[in-house]
Amino acid sequence: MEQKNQSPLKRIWALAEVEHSRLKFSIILAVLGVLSGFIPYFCAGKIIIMLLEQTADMQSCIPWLILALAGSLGKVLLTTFSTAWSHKATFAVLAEVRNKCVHKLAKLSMGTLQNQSVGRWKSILVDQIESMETTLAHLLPEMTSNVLSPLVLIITLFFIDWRLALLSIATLPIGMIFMMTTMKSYPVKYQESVQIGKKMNDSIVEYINGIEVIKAYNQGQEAYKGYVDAVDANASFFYGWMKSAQFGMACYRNFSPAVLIGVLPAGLAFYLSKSITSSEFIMIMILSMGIVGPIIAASNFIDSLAQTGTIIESIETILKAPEQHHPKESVTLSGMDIEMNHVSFAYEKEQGNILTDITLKIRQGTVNAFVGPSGSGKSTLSKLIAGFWDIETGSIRIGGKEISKIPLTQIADQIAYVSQDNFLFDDTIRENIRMGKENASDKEVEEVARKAGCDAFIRGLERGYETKVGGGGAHLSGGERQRIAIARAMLKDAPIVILDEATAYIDPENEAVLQKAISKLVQGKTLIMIAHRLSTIVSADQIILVDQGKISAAGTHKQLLQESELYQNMWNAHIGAKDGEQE
Ligand SMILES: Nc1ncnc2c1ncn2[C@@H]1O[C@H](COP(=O)(O)OP(=O)(O)OP(=O)(O)O)[C@@H](O)[C@H]1O
Repeated sequence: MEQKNQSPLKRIWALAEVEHSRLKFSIILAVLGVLSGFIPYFCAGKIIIMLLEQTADMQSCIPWLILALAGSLGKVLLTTFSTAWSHKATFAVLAEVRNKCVHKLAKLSMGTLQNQSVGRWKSILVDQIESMETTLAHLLPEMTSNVLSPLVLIITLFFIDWRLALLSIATLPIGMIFMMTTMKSYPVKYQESVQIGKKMNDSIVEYINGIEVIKAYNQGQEAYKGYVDAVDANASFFYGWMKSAQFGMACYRNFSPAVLIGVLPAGLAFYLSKSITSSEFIMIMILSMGIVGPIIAASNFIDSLAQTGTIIESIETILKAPEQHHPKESVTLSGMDIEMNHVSFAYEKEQGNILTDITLKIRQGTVNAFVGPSGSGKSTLSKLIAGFWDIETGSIRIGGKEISKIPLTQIADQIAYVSQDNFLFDDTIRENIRMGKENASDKEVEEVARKAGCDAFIRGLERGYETKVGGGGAHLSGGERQRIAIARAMLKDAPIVILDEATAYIDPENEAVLQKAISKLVQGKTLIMIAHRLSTIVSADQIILVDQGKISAAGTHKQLLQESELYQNMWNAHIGAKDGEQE
């Protein structure tokens, strides 16, 4: 709450913590730059006064001309250096923010990650952070200097004549009233614009991700319309917003700089009544004209300031998102037995429990299968064992230790998780397999690929193991991707193997190869498999039947056939389907 009320400027300053000294230096240079820019005004005033007093000749004017030139040059140089320093600091800050966010993502539970669309993550981590570059680099030095420098001028004017000094800033509050009235709705409007932008972003990501389905179902026009609507909504929102802000901003831009409205007649009156000298009158007129320019320049940043504040809010939601709390130091596990006691779990509280009061034991070195109707919670169960989410009710133990007390890296080392949509990175096949064991030699990679039944098809490819897999593994068939994922898991050689529908994409021809690979993968290991094809799990040591988030029965195939009606029905349906396949 306290964070939310913090001013955007404070938030930006806090975010840029690593580069405070460089930024401070850049601000000092910028202030000196703006002050230096006032020198030519001052010199011009001096020369005009000398001309009027008829004391000006070339010799007496030359020092003022040189000073004016030095002032202009100084402004250019100081501003250039200030901008260079602030850019250097900005790039370091943005790199730091990106690194922090990416590190943080790895510590978030899968739930937090999956609750936002890919488009939203990309928008924050790439586009929004990038869009802060110009603001951060220019805002801090330029805004500060453009606020501080007029202050110096106003103080100088007060020393010359306080009445004219006051008049010189009299139009500012009028302009400010117009600006503040217009800006009142800014935070709400900006939030709306972010939401509309997010919709546009999401719709294009969804359109591209779903392009296969769109083409297959000839939904091109319908899906494209969704994107076009989002683009149109975005355009008309911005048009409406700008239209409603035009009048106020135009008044602000015209009223604020109209310094001479007050200074000229009043200054003339004071001069004629001999209350100020001609040189004071001229100097006040010239200096007062230098006040408003920087203030207007500073106020132009208010827009970017509010925008950056909102972006920082998005970044903070990532950086402050709840992490999975696990210790960092490895712990000693006694064996690899897995125990769940009275575990209940909900992805979202409002959604209700997906798993209720689960108690089960999986012994080290045994083959276990989770079976049950679609949506009953089998994958959720296996993901909890793999530590993808933290639980709030019940306990899960591996080797006698509560998994919340085991470092996430240690859990990851103990478990090889193969799901039906194993992600392959846009790298070579060799490197995709090597991910299972960082320091594996090429020979080991090829050996494991042979065992997983993919060596032959890899060698058949033009570039063999050096073939680049398209993003997400798109250039390979589902079955090929699956076998590469199995090879990767075999190389990892973890004591617990979870196969979540790992044979889903396999055609009958390759199923035997894959089953052989799997039996090699799991030799001497604790295996948990989720399989819809019950014939693949009949010999399991333990079959756990999950129904509507509860364990409905557990035992061997034989036991379940005798004890569970649901299992009997599933088995009969499976046998029937198999017969159908064979006919
Ligand atoms: N990330 C998630 N956020 C919210 N709900 C989810 C999430 N993942 C799964 N669910 C829901 O949890 C329930 C159980 O899903 P789960 O994938 O565990 O079932 P399953 O038995 O493995 O299903 P299937 O056999 O069809 O793969 C379903 O209702 C599903 O919609």
